[in-house]
Amino acid sequence: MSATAPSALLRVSGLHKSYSRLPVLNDVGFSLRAGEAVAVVGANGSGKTTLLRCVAGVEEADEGLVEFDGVPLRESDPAVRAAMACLLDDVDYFPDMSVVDHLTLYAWAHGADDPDGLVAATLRDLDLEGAADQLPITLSSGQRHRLGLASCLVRPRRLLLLDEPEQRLDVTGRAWLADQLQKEKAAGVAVLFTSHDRALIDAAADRTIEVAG
Ligand SMILES: Nc1ncnc2c1ncn2[C@@H]1O[C@H](COP(=O)(O)OP(=O)(O)OP(=O)(O)O)[C@@H](O)[C@H]1O
Repeated sequence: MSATAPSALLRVSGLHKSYSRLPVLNDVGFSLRAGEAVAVVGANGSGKTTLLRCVAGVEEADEGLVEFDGVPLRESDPAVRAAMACLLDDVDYFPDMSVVDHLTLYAWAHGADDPDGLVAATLRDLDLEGAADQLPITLSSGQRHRLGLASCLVRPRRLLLLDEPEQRLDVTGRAWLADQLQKEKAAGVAVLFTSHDRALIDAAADRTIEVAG
């Protein structure tokens, strides 16, 4: 490796995970640099979400190491919380807070520059302006998914973990997503995403990792 090659922001090695006796992850290892996007691919039930959850630290691997910035990643570490934006499959929203209030809260809590401007732009980008004052329960499934994506985009981030970000998006939304992932990379964000969408993978991923279950 040359002396100027950027080092990995995220390094995963020897990851194993089983549920009861069912092996799901078997010695998974890879690294991810700033400005790079890697897609995790595989059949339904092959372990993509499990891998993302282990990387995010919300699920404990049986064996292996996940390092962020050269140190073992702990989900509760404030430095990790400040840097890692995740969209996993278990998003919970406050039932009494509107879309715009959620996004404003995330933006302020994570110390975004110009939170109000950023929230307004994100609502526009994700075509959520018309739903800004709605409560989460009143959103369509696609709008709720857009709110999850928006929550990742109104905060500073160095690592973006997205579980099937294309799900429930219409054609325009999928095109926007491919473009957004390119922008994330250009801004130096490392992106790890699972996907079943070949067009999105081809448009955004530098590499793929196949999990086989
Ligand atoms: N909490 C759990 N307890 C027991 N088994 C689980 C649990 N979570 C996942 N599994 C099992 O682990 C395997 C991998 O699941 P996972 O959700 O990671 O797959 P996936 O590749 O993301 O699938 P999909 O493409 O359908 O989203 C499946 O067989 C699933 O049934």
